[in-house]
Amino acid sequence: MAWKKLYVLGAGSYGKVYYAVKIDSYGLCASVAAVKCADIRRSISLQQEAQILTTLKGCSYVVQFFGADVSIDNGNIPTYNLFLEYACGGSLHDLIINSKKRMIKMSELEVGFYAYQLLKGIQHVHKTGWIHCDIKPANILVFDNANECNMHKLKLADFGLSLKVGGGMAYMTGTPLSNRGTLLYAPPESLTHELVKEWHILLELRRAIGDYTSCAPESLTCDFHAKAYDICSLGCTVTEIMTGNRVWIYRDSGDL
Ligand SMILES: Nc1ncnc2c1ncn2[C@@H]1O[C@H](COP(=O)(O)OP(=O)(O)OP(=O)(O)O)[C@@H](O)[C@H]1O
Repeated sequence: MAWKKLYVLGAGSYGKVYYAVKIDSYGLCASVAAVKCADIRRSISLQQEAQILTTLKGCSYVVQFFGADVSIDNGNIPTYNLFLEYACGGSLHDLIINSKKRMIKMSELEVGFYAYQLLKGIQHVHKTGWIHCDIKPANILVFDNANECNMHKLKLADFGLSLKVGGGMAYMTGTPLSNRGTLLYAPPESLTHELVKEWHILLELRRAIGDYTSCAPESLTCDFHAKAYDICSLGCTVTEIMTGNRVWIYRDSGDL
């Protein structure tokens, strides 16, 4: 049974995302998926994402990965396809925008339920040895199993910018504006590296009270910073769920 791409769900910097179905020998739809597609020559980031998703399998707070293949699409173009479970509720960004349009404020219970699911997902990603590096509402998928309180199931998605824990974050080099993810959800220190000094003090304190005494301070600093990166983005995301507004407002460099 082959996958059949039916229509475009959206687009990313690498290519397009399609809604796809698998039709069985009786002509019935056997499964559905979202397929991220890229010209094979520009598919490195998708191939890396596939490798990361393979290691993250089995967590119900991370989008499930069905596999990858190469097909010949539109006039003989070799295309890399990455198959994911389909999120019929779209992204958390859509959910926030729709709630705002209908002037529905999410209850504390709802916000807490969403924050819990995101934390469980992040915990799994960190335990598996990765830092997501681009947590934001547009990269969180919404599933349709709204419960009796009208709350949805959320899953982390889009691991195209993820890094290995301890691999060292770009901003640890001390270069301003060297962060990886979306600026509006990035920790301020990834832009200015000013706060790095204060994190060092915190780490020194933890070392002094006996934590991590056998680790080299540098390795500890990298690890601590890297995981903190996702937690800061989570804070911005949860605040946006609560208020309907982004924590930071974008102004182009001319205004700054
Ligand atoms: N598993 C999925 N189920 C349903 N829709 C999806 C799924 N994955 C992605 N989409 C939709 O496809 C669109 C593009 O998704 P994707 O995450 O690849 O792009 P992006 O994050 O906007 O781009 P980039 O990765 O280049 O920053 C989004 O609007 C998203 O809602």
